[in-house]
Amino acid sequence: MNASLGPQPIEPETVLDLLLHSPSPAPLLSEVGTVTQVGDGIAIVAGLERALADEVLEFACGLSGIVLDLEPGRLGVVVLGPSDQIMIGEAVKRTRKVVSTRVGPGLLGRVVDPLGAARDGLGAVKHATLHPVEAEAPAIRDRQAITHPLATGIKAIDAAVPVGLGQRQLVIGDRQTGKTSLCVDAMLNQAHSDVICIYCAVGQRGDAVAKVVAALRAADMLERVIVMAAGDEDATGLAYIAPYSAMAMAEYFSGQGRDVLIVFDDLTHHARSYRELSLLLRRPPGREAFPGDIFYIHARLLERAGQFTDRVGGGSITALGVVETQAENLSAYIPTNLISITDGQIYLSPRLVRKNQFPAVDLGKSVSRVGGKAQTAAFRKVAGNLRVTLSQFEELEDFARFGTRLDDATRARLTRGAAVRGALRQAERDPMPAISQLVILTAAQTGVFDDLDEAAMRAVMDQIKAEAPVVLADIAKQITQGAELDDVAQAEMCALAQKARATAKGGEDVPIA
Ligand SMILES: Nc1ncnc2c1ncn2[C@@H]1O[C@H](COP(=O)(O)OP(=O)(O)OP(=O)(O)O)[C@@H](O)[C@H]1O
Repeated sequence: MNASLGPQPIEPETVLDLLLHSPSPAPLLSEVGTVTQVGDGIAIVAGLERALADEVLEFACGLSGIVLDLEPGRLGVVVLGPSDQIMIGEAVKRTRKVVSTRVGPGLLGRVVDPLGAARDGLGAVKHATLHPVEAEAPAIRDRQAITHPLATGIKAIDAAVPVGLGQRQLVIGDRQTGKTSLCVDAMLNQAHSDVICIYCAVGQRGDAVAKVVAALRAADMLERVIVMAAGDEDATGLAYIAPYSAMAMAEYFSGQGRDVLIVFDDLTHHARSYRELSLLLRRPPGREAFPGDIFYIHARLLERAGQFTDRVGGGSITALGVVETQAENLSAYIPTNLISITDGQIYLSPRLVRKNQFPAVDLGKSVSRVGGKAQTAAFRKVAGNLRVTLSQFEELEDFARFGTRLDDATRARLTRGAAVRGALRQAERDPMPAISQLVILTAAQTGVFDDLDEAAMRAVMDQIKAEAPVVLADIAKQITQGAELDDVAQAEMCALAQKARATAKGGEDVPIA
């Protein structure tokens, strides 16, 4: 009956169908453009009216680039390679693809570039498939609370600024404060866990990356690590995509239920490379000449980390982002942005470096917003007073520097504080099992180290590190299962520490009451 009443309304689905299946107007619009300007890692391309944002274009010389700016009649393209190979007037083709990298088990033990191509001279990467570097972060319902610790093997961190599996934590500090060393040590400690590590070097010198690779190889850890390098001599475009690409590699493993630790070394260089590209593309500069979307480039990266539910594989991605500050200025633009995106920061202080206190973790300025919930009960008990003891000590230490005469109680507090700070010292490439850390921290807080000099203390700590996992194997097992530290266990730990102290002093020492 309706048919006789004139034209019928068209269903919305039918309209979409018509649009999708109508003959393409492609013959009118070219799919090959030309380069009109090139230099400093950027190419300006004309004649590709239908190119999309983030699409990969292919230059006639074989290089590829990503469309970052879309303007009428003009595309701003970031070149993923040496842009001096591109000539003005050169043809550029659309690919209708977004930028992808290789992901898969074949990347483990390899040093690769952000596109997943080998950089270690060991031949092509096998057992890997292509995957887009950008991905949407998992939704809230696909995320779980952070409940398991990621042991870094570093006393100052595991005790006072604990990191949980799936946490996003910054390692922040001035130049040469030990940021890279701390992250490498955290990766080395994963030799005792099933966690897969990815080290993403952005804007680092080649020799610095080689040092990290050598440290991982020396500890027999390289087979469990992917090293991605976009060095200072590489194209800025590669440095820009490196963290997203490393994250895509991490997502492959987390999707299979694995725990992944990913280190971005460092995000300051990443922000600078994006600023360079944006300025060359003539985007309006904002604060510190960074473009307006600088917050978004890091937020969209770091929100891809987390602890995920079984629906999306059940794995986790823990992100350690390194940030370099200048003159201890934590309130500069990039550090504050990143601090507000992440779940806490480990602040490395040049003041402590000058005192030769390594790792130079400043507990007063470091915080872990979610790691505490993942910390084991034993650590929580031992580490409870650590921050307070240290902050009181530092206050008194400044005061005592004026040569003030001190009463006995104050002097005792200074001695104890110095012992606790000494106990937090740890050499590079020397991560420690949890039980050894707990014995050392308990010993320091009960006065076992009070009258020892630095060398003696190091000898005692070395002995505890070696003996505790063997002698206190049962307690170590209970601790990993989340048991509380009872008085008996604590007494056994102190006894071991006192024995180590006596050995270090040649067996003549009187045990501490
Ligand atoms: N635990 C440690 N014990 C002794 N020395 C250390 C320790 N950690 C780091 N160092 C030393 O501190 C120096 C700086 O370390 P590292 O390169 O890790 O710092 P960084 O902050 O990453 O430097 P950059 O700012 O150049 O990236 C190195 O010489 C390193 O050997």
